[in-house]
Parts: sequence; structure tokens; C-alpha cells
Amino acid sequence: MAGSTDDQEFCLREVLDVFKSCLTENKEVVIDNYVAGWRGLVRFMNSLGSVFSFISKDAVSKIQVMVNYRNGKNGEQYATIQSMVTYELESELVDLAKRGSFPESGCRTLLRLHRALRWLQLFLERLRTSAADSKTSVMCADAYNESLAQHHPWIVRKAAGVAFCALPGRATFFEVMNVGPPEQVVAMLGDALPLISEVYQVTEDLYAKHNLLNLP
Ligand SMILES: CCCCCCCC/C=C\CCCCCCCC(=O)N[C@@H](COP(=O)(O)O)[C@H](O)/C=C/CCCCCCCCCCCCC
Repeated sequence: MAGSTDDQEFCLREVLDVFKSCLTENKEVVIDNYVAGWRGLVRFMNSLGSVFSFISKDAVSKIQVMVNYRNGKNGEQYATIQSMVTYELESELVDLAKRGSFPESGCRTLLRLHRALRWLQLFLERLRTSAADSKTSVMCADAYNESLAQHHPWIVRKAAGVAFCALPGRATFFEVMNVGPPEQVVAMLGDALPLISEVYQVTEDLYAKHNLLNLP
């Protein structure tokens, strides 16, 4: 999304393309692209109204943690998720069992975004296969309950549930995506989903291999 600014018209296809560009030939996940993908999604969410701002704030703060690592003195170690995991584990920079000296490690912060990517994958798949009269709020809530909700306390689940009710109907939602008529949206989702799923799975496997899926 190079050159994209807040003044430009939003197009979800561009955002999903950024996620598609996350994987290198060696199946490493490039953090700059991963973070740029999330930035674009947050922009989309902000355009849906201020009821989502508590979600957006949390996502932005996690994105910023990752950007700070990339811009810091060890930025090269944070080029990909794989290099970050190796570096932080070898340097003992991750709180593995309980929160302590490294409450905002890269591994822990990225895990929160990774779990949200699972929600996105489930939501997009529901949207792709939905009928014209399906409710986005229900699709969003179902995807959330199947993924992120399991990691959130009651109060966050309640607030998220309220926010989902403010989602526009499917037709308006598709319009805001600015991709074209519904059949083009569905085709675009069909294109993007396998690659988003691959990014998710590569990260999931990496975290599972290092026993990092439950970082506090
Ligand atoms: C065609 C479809 C386009 C979809 C566009 C979706 C745009 C979504 C953009 C951003 C999604 C937000 C990602 C949220 C990351 C949440 C990370 C998280 O789990 N944080 C919690 C735990 O953090 P720690 O306390 O451990 O540091 C934190 O407690 C969360 C607080 C905020 C509430 C998060 C609710 C997440 C709901 C996700 C659904 C967003 C619905 C958007 C609807 C378009």
C-alpha cells in the first residue's frame, strides 16, 4: 500500500493484497507487510464509526509496539516473524509463563494480532459465502466467538458484542469495501482468503513449534 494516505479512497482489495505480500519464498512472514495490512484494516474499521474506537486503539497500540521494534536498534532481528521468534527466545526477551520483565515482547504482541487474524479469516469466509440477507453483525459475532472471544475477559466480550450490533448491513458493508459489485467482492475474498489463511497457518505452526501459543 505504498503511497496510500488517509485522504485516498479506501479499497479493501489493496489492504488484503498487502497481507498476500507478507510471505517470502521461504514462507517467512515479513513484519512490515503484516503490520501494514493491519494498519489498513484499522483504517477500514475506523470508517465504520466511533463505536469501534476501543478496538482500534488496542490494535493501533499493538501495531505501534511492532513498528517500534522495527525502528529500534535491533530492527533487523524483527524483519520476519521467524527471525523475531529466534532472536527474542535466544536473548530471553519473552515472558513465557507469567507477565514479568517483558510485558510487551514482540512475540507476545504479535500473538494478539495473530489471534485476531484468525477472527478475520473466519469473518471473511462467512462474508464470502453469505446470502444477500445475511447479517454482518451475526457473522462477525460468530467468527469472534469461535476465535478471539476465548482469549478475552467477560467485559471485553460484552463490549465487542455491543460494537458488532453497530455494523452496517451486508450491502452497505460491501459498498464501504469499495471493491465493486457484490460478485466482485465475493471473487476478491475468494482470491485473498487462501493467502491470508497461509500467513495464519505459518505463524500458528511456528508459535506451536516453540510452545508460544499461550504467552501471558
Ligand atoms: C471485509 C471485511 C473487512 C474486515 C475489516 C476488519 C477490520 C478489523 C480491524 C481491526 C481488527 C481489530 C483487531 C483487534 C486486535 C485485538 C487484539 C486483542 O485481542 N487484544 C486484547 C488482549 O490484549 P492484551 O490485554 O493481552 O494486551 C485486548 O484486551 C482487546 C481489547 C479490545 C477489544 C478487541 C475486540 C476484538 C474484536 C475484533 C473484531 C473487530 C470487528 C470489526 C468489524 C469490522
